[in-house]
Amino acid sequence: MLSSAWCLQTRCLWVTRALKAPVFPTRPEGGLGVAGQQRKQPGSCVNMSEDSWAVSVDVQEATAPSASSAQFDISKKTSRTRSSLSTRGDINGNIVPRDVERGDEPGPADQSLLHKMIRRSLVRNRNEVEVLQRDPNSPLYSVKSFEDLRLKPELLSGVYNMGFNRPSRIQENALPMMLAQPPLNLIAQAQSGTGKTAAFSLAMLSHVNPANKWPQCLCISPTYELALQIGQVIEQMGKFCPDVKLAYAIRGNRMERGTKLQQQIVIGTPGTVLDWCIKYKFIDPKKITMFVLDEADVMIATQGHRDQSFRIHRQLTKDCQMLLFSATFEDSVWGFAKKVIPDPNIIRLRREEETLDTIKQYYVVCREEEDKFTALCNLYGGLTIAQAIIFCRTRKTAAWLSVNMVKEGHQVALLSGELAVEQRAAVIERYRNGMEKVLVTTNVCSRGIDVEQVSLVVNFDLPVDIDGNADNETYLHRIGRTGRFGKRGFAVNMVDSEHGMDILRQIEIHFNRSIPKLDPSDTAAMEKEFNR
Ligand SMILES: Nc1ncnc2c1ncn2[C@@H]1O[C@H](COP(=O)(O)OP(=O)(O)OP(=O)(O)O)[C@@H](O)[C@H]1O
Repeated sequence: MLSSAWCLQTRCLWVTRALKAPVFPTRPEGGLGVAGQQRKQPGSCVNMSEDSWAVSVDVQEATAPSASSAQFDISKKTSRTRSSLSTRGDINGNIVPRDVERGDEPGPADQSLLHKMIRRSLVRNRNEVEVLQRDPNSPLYSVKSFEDLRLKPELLSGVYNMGFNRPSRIQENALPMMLAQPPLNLIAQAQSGTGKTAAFSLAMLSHVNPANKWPQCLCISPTYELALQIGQVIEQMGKFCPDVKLAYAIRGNRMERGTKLQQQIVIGTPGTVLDWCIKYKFIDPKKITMFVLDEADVMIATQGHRDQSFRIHRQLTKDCQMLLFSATFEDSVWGFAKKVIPDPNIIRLRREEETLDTIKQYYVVCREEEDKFTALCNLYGGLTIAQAIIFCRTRKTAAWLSVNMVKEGHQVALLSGELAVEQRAAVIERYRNGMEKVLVTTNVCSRGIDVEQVSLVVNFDLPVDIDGNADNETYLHRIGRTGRFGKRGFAVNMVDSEHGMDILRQIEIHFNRSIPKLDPSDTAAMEKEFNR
């Protein structure tokens, strides 16, 4: 597939993202200025549950920051992050910020992007797919091969060229629905990595009529980077479809006024897509026949995006096929999804629960950080550890610990939240390739990293929530980094206070497992314990 010249530009922009200030299209005062738009009076409230939600959106949006100012907020955040950087380099040669005391909770969009960047293959999931059809009498189609979908040969070549032999679990059911005639609306939920992006990319490529030189499929994604990731999948899959073209409606992609887009597929972020549909009229929303809303959970967690999505949706015709995807399905996502997708068919693939079955857990008692460090060295002295991940609460502790471990002769990678997502992906990749044996990190990677050789996870600091209680979910995700792929793993928790002991007890109760004490200075006992 021939992609637009913009593709090349965007790649450049992406690489230099952290260095360049983004370019924002300017917008006149007062938002988008849709005729008849109501203004909300200060203090009045908006009831989004009413049927007139579209009006409510207008009202709410009139008081909310405009799309451009919402984007501008992102730029402010970027520049704040940049201005908080000191010039000191960490052991990876990266810049360490002054704001090192903070814990690291990555934003959902960053987390999602990181997962996409570091993922190597489909996430295995043995759960059954649940299908809820709008018309329970219609037969339930599921396909076992891509041939069953009767795709155009050039598209089938694209799919096989990507190394896909057969549809993933979610694709088996979702693809026949997405390709059905007459079109069906779909809400699909499955954890990250189960093949949703590939599924709707295939649906869009199959849906368009290449002879029609106007946008027919519109896909919105929460961030610029995520939109580019989707674009890459479409470009790869559509490699043998030379007449299908793709445009990116993302910030900085400026077009001449009066331009009418000729590309059949448009991917973009909600603010720019809105501008392109309403303000600049580059896209005729009435001619869009497939609308894809990706990462709905991230979308609604991003300020302004939910309402922008509603506004885009309101421009589309009733016949437009609506598809919505989400990795999670809390009530808020569900409420949003039902408003965007009328009479949906629903497909869900529940996340496979992480298990502690293959992991031996211990705790060691230490008085202070120096003590914890000594205990860690003893662990290393007494055990053969393939690769380890050490979790710290703050960036400062993580940086301090990595420096000290390097002094002890370990090969250490440091991963914390001040790194740009691309840098984080690079650190993880090096570690995964065995170039470093120890990964010291904060919460930035408690979930999603699959490294086969991780035999030890250390909670240098136990995970706590904002109230100081045990954060059981994070504990599970952290120690779930070891004991994967059917191998045995070890988790060691460092307890440095009575409060720490209390947290450990809370974890034991929550998971209904006792965590025995370990004496890291007793090498013989430790070896015996680990080899049991
Ligand atoms: N049928 C398939 N066979 C083999 N690999 C596949 C198949 N479908 C997708 N993949 C691969 O699996 C990985 C995850 O797919 P994809 O990105 O589509 O998942 P996702 O559910 O959209 O994840 P996310 O929510 O993070 O975007 C990708 O590397 C993709 O190339």
